[in-house]
Amino acid sequence: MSKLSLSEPKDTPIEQATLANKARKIPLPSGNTRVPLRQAKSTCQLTYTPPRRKPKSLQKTPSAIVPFLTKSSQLKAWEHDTRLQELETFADTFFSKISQVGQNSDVMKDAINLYKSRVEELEKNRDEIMANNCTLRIEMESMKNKLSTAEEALKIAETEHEIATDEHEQRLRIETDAVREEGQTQLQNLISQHQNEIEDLRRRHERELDNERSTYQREISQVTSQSALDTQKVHLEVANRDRQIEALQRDLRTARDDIEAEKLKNRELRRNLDTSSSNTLTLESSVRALKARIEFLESGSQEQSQAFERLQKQLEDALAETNEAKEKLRKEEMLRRKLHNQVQELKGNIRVFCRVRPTLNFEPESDIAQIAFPDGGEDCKEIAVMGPEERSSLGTVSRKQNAFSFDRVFGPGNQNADVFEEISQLVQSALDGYNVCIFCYGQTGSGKTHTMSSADGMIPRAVHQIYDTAKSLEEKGWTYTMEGNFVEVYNENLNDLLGKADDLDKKKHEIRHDMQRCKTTITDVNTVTLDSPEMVETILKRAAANRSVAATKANERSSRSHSVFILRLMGHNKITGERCEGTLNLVDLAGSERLSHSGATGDRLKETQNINRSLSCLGDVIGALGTGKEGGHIPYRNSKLTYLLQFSLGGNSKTLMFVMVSPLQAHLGETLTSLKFATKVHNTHIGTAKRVSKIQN
Ligand SMILES: Nc1ncnc2c1ncn2[C@@H]1O[C@H](COP(=O)(O)OP(=O)(O)OP(=O)(O)O)[C@@H](O)[C@H]1O
Repeated sequence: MSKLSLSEPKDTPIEQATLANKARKIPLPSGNTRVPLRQAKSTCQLTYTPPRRKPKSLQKTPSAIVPFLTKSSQLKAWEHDTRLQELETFADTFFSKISQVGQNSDVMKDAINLYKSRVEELEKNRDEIMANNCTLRIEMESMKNKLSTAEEALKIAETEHEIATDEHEQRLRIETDAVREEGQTQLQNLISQHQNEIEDLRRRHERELDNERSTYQREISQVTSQSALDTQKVHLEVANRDRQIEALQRDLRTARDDIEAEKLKNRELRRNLDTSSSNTLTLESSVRALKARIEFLESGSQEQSQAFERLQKQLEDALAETNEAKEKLRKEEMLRRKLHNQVQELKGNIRVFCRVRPTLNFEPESDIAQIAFPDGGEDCKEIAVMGPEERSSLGTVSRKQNAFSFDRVFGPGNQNADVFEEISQLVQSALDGYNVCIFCYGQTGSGKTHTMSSADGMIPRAVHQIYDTAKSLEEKGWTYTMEGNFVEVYNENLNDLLGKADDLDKKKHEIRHDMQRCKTTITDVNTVTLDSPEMVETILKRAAANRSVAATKANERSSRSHSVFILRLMGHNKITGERCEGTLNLVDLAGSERLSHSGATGDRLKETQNINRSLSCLGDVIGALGTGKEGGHIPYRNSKLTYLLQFSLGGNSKTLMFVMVSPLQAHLGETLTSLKFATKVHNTHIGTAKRVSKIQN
C-alpha cells in the first residue's frame, strides 16, 4: 500500500488541483518556526486506496464527451449498464476521496494549531528582543558617554606625557653632558695610563731583547766554537780525502802506465804471433825433434821430481817457522802484558807523584817558599818543605823542615813530557784491559789543569800514546775502539762538559753501575768516538768553552768542580778471539783549600763544603781500600765522585795521585796539608788489579 503526503500528490490532474487548492489555504510555518517535513509527513499521512484502473474506453471519455447534442452529433446511444457501472465506480472513488480529504482537514487543523502556538511563541520572543534592544541602546548611550570622557582623559594624558617627555629629554641631555665629560676625563686617564704601560712594556721588551741578545751571542759563540770544531774535523777529513785522492791518482797513473805497457806487450805479442805462426811450422818440426829428445830425457825425470819434493818441503818448513814466530810473538805480547802488569803491581796499585810548579812571571821572588829536593836528579822521590816560623816560649824563632817521600817527585824544572814518561806505563795498562785512575790533587792555582788538560798535558799525551800503541798492536791482531766522556762534578751534581753549556747545572745525569760486568754508565751524556788523536783537542776545547760559559771567570768554575775525562778502550784480537776493555780516568780535582782558609760564605761556602766533603770521601775510600779487608765496606756512595769511579778505584784498578804544590810562601799552609794527605794515600796499599778480558768462543 503506497502512502500519500501533502507535498507529494500523485493523483490525477483534477485531484491534484483540488488538493493544491486545499493546501494553499493552510498557513505554512515561516522562519525558525517551520515544521520539519518529516514531522509534517508523519502528521499528514493519510490512508489512500488507489482507484481501480478504469477501462480504456472510460478513460478516454472526457475527450469523447460532446458538450452539446446536435444533429451533427453522431452519438451512439448509451449503454446503460456500463455507464451505470462506471458512475458507481466514480461515486465510490469520489466518496472515498471526500472521506480522505476530511481526514486531511483534521490533520491540517492540528497543523494550524501547532503553527498558532508557534506564532505566539515567536511574538513572545520578539517582545523579549525588543526589550533587549532597548537595554542595549541605553548601554550604548552610557558607553558613548564613557568614550567621550576617556577621550578627554586621553588628551589630558597626552599633554601631560608631552610635558614629561620634554622634562625627561632635558634631564637626559644634562646627564649625557655629564657622562660625556666624565668619559673624556676617564679617556684622558686611560690614555696616560696606557702610555705608562706602553713605556713599561717597551722597557721590559728592551730588557728581554737584551737578555735574548746575550743568550744568542752565547749561543753564537757556542755555535762558532762548534763550527770551528766541525771545520777542523772537515779540514782533517778533507786532508784525508786529499791523501786518498792523491793515492788514487797515483794508482790511476800506475794503472795507465800498466795499460800502456800492456798495449806495448799486446803489440809485441801480435808481432810475436806472426812470428810464432811462421815459427809454428818450424816448431812442429822441432816438436817432432823434441819428442824424440823427451823420450831421451824421460830417463832423467825421476831426478827432477825429487828436487821438486825437496823444494816443497822447504816451503812447508818456512811456513811452519813463520807460524811459530807469530805464535811466539803473540805469546811474547801476552808475556809482556803480564810482566808489565807485574811491574806495575810491584810499583804499587796506588802510587803518589808530587809536582811543584815553577813560579810565574808575576809572582814576586820574595814570596817563594823554601822547598828542597834532597835526592834531586833523574829519579827524585823526596821533597822537604821549610815550615812557617814558630816562636818558642823563650822567644827564639825557628822553622821546622817537613820531609815527605813519594813514588816520584817532580821539581819546577820538569816539563809535562817528563811527567808523562812516568805515567805512560799506566796508560799502557789501560790498553791491556785494566781500569786506571789518575788524579790531580792540590790547592787552586797549583798546576792541576796545566798538568792534566793543557795542550801538552796528560790527557792529549795519553790519547796520542794510545793511538800509537793501538796501531803497533794491529800487526799482532789487535784492533781498538775508543770512546770518551768528559763530565764535571759540581756541587755534588754531574754535568756533561761535552753537552750544551746551557744544560750545565740544569740537566740531570745519573750514574748506573752494571755490577756483573763492572761497567759504569752515565745517563744522557755525550759519548765521543775518538777516531783520531786530534779529536781530543776538540773535546778539551769544547769542555773549556762550556766551563767558561757557565762561570763568570774562566778559572772559577774549574777551581770549584772536579772534571773527569773517561776514556774507554775496547780491544779485540781477531787471531786469538781475545777481547779486553780498559778504562782510563783522568781526574782534575777541585781546589783543595780548607774551609777556614777560604773564608767563603753563601754559595761559595756550599761549594767549598761540597769540595771538602768529596775530597775527604775520596781519602776515606782510598783508606778503606788500604785496610784490605775482604768484603769490607767501601764508602763509594758517600760522594758523587767516588760513586762514579767505583770500578776504577779499588781491587780491579791502578790509581795514581798527583799532588800539586804551589811554590809560594803564601800557600805554605795548604802545601803542607796537601802533602800530608798525599802521604796518607801513599801509605795505602790496594789489592791486586784484575784485567778485564775474555776469550771469545
Ligand atoms: N809546570 C808548570 N809550568 C808552567 N806553568 C805552570 C805549571 N803549572 C802551572 N802553571 C801555570 O800556573 C797557573 C795555575 O795553574 P792551573 O790553572 O793549572 O792551576 P789549577 O790547580 O788547575 O787551578 P784551578 O784549581 O783553579 O783549576 C796557570 O797559569 C798555569 O799555566
